[in-house]
Amino acid sequence: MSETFVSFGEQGAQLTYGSYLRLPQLLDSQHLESDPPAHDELLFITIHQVYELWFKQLLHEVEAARDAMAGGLEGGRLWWAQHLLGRVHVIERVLVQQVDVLETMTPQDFLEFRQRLAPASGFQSVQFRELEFLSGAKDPSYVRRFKGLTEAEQDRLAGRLAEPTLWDAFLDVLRSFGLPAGSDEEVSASLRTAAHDRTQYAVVWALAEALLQHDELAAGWRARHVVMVERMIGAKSGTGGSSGAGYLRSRLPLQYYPLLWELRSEL
Ligand code: HEM
Ligand SMILES: N[C@@H](CC(=O)c1ccccc1NC=O)C(=O)O
Repeated sequence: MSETFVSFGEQGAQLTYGSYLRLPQLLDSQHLESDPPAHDELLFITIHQVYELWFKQLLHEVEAARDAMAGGLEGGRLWWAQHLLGRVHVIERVLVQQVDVLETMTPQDFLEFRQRLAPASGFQSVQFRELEFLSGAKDPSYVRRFKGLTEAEQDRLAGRLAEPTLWDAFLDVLRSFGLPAGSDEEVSASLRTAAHDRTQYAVVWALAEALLQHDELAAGWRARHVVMVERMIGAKSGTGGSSGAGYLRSRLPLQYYPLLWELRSEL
């Protein structure tokens, strides 16, 4: 009889599955506010923690895609930016689909622990706002409206407001192809040039489409989130102090790359 369970991966190293993945810390990070414990609060915490892990991964990928684009054609890494943005899209689809899991919670079950959550809310997700800023939608008023930020979180947001966005890096790509990108009019004309000569500007067009896809998927998340919110709390105001669904609906028209959307009317 041959040995079916061979010992491997233990060559002198101390590393284990649990220690590598820091499972003791990770699995000890779900602390319910409700007392007695509401059954669905664990799901609520888990979902949010999973979102924050994906947000961290998205920031990592979007930053790298931005830096690769900032090198322009000469940098030789535009293919990599395209590759990473493809990954960003797949993760963003997962983020939208994940709402389905949370919607297995009924409003009654949410209300069992909802009052314990105020004044906390998703509005205070620093990584979510970092992603908006890094993508191109910089709005400093959000930093002022944040309550209870640590100094480190304030610094992170200030850094995102100061650094180049994905859109800035895309403009570097246009320039590296000899396409003017000063004013909005110049950018629009350059986009039309690229759109009408996809042989010469194949990678420019592919990156423009990848940015548009990123924008569309972010809009898809906002739309999915507000419908879930209406299902859970109707027209009630939010624990974060906003009007709730009304506020969230006001954010639906946000576009990261309005010039890419306008281009559609001009083609
Ligand atoms: C029962 C489920 C949920 C409800 C009822 C809900 C409700 C709300 C409400 C009412 C707001 C507006 C701020 C306020 O006044 O509270 C908000 C904002 C927000 N929520 Fe949720 N939410 C839910 C789940 C989630 C999940 C799973 C995430 C994932 C991270 C999330 C992320 C956010 C973000 C990022 C904002 C700020 C949006 C913006 O400013 O554009 N929410 N949510
Ligand atoms: N703002 C939600 C509560 C909520 O969903 C929430 C609360 C604390 C931490 C994250 C949350 N998620 C999204 O807003 C509400 O008003 O019911």
